[in-house]
Parts: sequence; C-alpha cells; structure tokens
Amino acid sequence: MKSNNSSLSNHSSVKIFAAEDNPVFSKMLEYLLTLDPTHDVRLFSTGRELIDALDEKPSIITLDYTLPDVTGELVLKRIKQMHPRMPVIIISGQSDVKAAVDLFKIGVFDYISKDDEDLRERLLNSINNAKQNIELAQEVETLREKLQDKYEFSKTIIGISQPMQKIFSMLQKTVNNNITVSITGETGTGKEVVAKAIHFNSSRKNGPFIAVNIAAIPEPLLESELFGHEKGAFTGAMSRRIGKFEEANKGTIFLDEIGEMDINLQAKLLRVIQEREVSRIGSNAPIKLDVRIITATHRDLVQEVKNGNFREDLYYRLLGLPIYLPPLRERGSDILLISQHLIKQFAEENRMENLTLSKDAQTKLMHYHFPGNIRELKAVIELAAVMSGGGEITAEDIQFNSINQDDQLLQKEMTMREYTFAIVKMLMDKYNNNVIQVADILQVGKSTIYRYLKEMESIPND
Ligand SMILES: Nc1ncnc2c1ncn2[C@@H]1O[C@H](COP(=O)(O)OP(=O)(O)OP(=O)(O)O)[C@@H](O)[C@H]1O
Repeated sequence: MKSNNSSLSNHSSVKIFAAEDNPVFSKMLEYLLTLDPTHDVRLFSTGRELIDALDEKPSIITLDYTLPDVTGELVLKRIKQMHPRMPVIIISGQSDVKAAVDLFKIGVFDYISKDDEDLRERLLNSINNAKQNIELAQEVETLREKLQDKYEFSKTIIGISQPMQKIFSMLQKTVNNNITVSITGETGTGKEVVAKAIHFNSSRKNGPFIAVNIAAIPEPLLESELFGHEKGAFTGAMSRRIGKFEEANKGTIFLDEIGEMDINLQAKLLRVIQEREVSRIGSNAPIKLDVRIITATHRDLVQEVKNGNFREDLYYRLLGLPIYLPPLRERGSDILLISQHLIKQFAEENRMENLTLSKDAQTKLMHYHFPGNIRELKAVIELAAVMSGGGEITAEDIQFNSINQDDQLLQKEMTMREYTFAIVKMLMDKYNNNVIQVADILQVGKSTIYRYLKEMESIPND
C-alpha cells in the first residue's frame, strides 16, 4: 500500500479511499487501483474508519455497501454531507444493495456488482470517468475565477481619461446595492460591457446575467419573451415558456435598447417593476422576482417622453443611477490605450506575436472621430492587423469604412471653415491620404488641399 497522507494539492496523484471488509477482495482492489502509479490508495475495513478519515479529502471513494459496523446508507450520507460532489463508486454483492437506480438517485457516481464478469474493466473505466469529472469541475472553477477576475471594472473597461475616471467612480456606487442603472451613450460605446461589469462586480455575480435586446425581438413576441407564457395561452403557445425576467431571478436583467419598446408593453413592464412579480401569459399565479434591472439606450429618452413615445412614469422608474458613456472621440488618448488592448487581444487569438502600432498609425487613429465608437475601432484594428501581415501596423493599414460618418458630419453645427476641414479630413481618411484623389473629388487643385491640411495642423487638438 502506498503512503496515505499526500494532499490533494499534489496534482500528480489521485487519492482514492477504498472501503472493503473482505480481505481477499480488498487485496484485489488494491492491486487494480494501483495499476496506475499516480493513484494513492488507502484501504479501510470498516465504515467508521472511513468516516473518520473523510476530512483528509480523498478525490474518489469506492465503497462496499455492506460493511460490518455501519450501513452503507449511513456511510454515504456522511460522505455527501462532508463532500457533496465526491464521486462514490459502490462495489457490492448483487443482493447487498437496493436497486442501483435508487443509489444513483442519491448521488452515487457508479455502481459495480462484485459478481460482474468485467469487474476489472468496469472499475478502471469508472475511476477514469470520475477523474475526468474532477478535472472538469476544476476547470469550471478556474473559469469561474477567471470570469470574476475578468470583470473587475478596469480590466474590461479600458480607459484612464477624465470622463472614464468619472464613470469608474459611478460604477463603484452600483456594487453594494441593487439600484437600477440606466446607461446611455452612442452605439458601440460599451453599454453592454458596462452592464456586465456591474453584474459581475455585484453580490449577484453568481446569479444569471440575462441580456435582452428589445430592438432585436419582433414586437408580437416580446411580451412572451420577457414574461413567459403557459402552454395554450395563445395560438402557437405549444408549450410553457419561462420568460427572461424569471430566468434572471437572483441575478440581473439587461434590457438593451429599452427606447424601442412598444408603449403598450411599457405599461406591463411598469407593473412588473412596481409589483416585483411577474405572471406568465395565461397564468394567474404571480412569481416573486428578485432581479436587478439595468437598461441601455442610444436614444434621448427625455425627448422620447416629450414626444409621447416613452411613458414618463416608466422613465422615472428605470432612471435609477444614470450613467452616460461618452463617445470614444471624447476620451482622448484612451483611443490608443484601447487600440493597444485590442491589438494584444487579436495577437493572442491569432498567434501574431510582434504586432505593434507605428507612430503615424497612432496619429491617424487619434485624428479620426469614430462614429461607430469602440465597436468601429475594434473592426479597424482587426483589419489593420491583418493588413499589416503581423508586424508593425502602419497608417496605410488603418482604413476607415464608417457607415455613418457623412451623417455625423452634418449633424454638427459648424462654421463654413470647419465644414471644409471636416470634409477634407473625412475624404483624406477615406482615400488613404491620397491628395490627388481628394483634390479630384472636390474639384480643386492639389495645392488647395495641401493648404487646408497645413491650416488644419495649426489648429490645436481638443
Ligand atoms: N472601454 C472599453 N475597452 C475595451 N473594449 C471595449 C470598451 N467598451 C466597449 N468595448 C468593446 O466594444 C464593443 C462594443 O461594446 P458594446 O456592445 O458594449 O457597446 P454598446 O454600447 O452596447 O453598443 P450598442 O449600442 O450598439 O448595443 C465590444 O466588442 C466591447 O467588448
């Protein structure tokens, strides 16, 4: 028999406790279990001895169900009390135990009959399966830890600019309470990232985070999607459906694009929030809710209220702690910080070790106004990384293909001179700084473009 005191932290060995009172069978078990040199096997001939040693945390237990001193049921109960997830393999005579099905119900990992012709194969298989289960559970635990790590605010929300410092201090205020949070900001500014970060930094982090994009769900389906329905509640309700609110119980529901919700449904949502309970469509049985609500919209909800598109009472109910995410163009050199972060991420995912950002590429990024915000920056960086072929990303690799930059340009109120500069800048970005092409499009001479560029350079950056 091997030593019996090695701890679980010794990853190379698997501690197996085997309880068996028949000395011959016990010898055979020891032989089989130590065929694998990484197994650290300890034998017990009574149930009491096994129970007393449980705090030594074995990884797997094999248990004869009929030990001389205590019943198999009692031993199992003790094991489950101390180590609920412990894989226990019952090895017993056919007549000794209740139906195997009953054993599985009480959480036994496997059941092997001593009379089984393939006992050896079955035992080794079962031990291997149990080991795989343990590894999986450990992986899940590591992932869970990583996930928590990942959601520390400044680890997922990259930025150190003044406006982002303010955001971080607001976010800290959401951690120790359940206050409703309403996030606004242009598309791609990170509203969902922020919502997730709030959830995973809060005491609800082990509960679910359920995101619902209101704009993405056809209006007739939204009510049942949010609140659920009973079988037969309406034509087409073939089976019961649990709604997103119910799914989010004990966790957080993130209602993205809340401004797109139909006014009739807004009334129902208000009721659910006020009463803190939900009834599935077709049911009169309300279900208590313990859900934190976070909403997001790129719309100006105050204006929507004024226009009669959004209920005022719901607006105030949902406002809670309002967080406005500034557009990327107002976050100064965060653009470069986020770019570096995205480059690192892309490099890791694609095994491109030496990706760097040249000075001129940095300047180009800093001068662009990113109407699509960080989502656009991400697309630009990923394309640039590919274009660079894996080395230094230069200005030429950076291409802007914004969908709505023309609209953005016209939305601002500017002087004629500013408009001219903005148009020149936009076209220079679009045509990769090709002055001849830009001059051609604007039907002016090259020197005019050069003059504008010179004048633009003399304007201090804001
Ligand atoms: N501060 C940040 N640092 C790093 N990545 C970010 C940051 N903010 C957002 N991102 C990334 O930018 C992308 C867009 O973010 P997200 O989906 O959260 O934006 P959104 O405001 O919810 O967009 P929409 O309004 O279109 O739903 C995601 O890939 C996200 O990981």
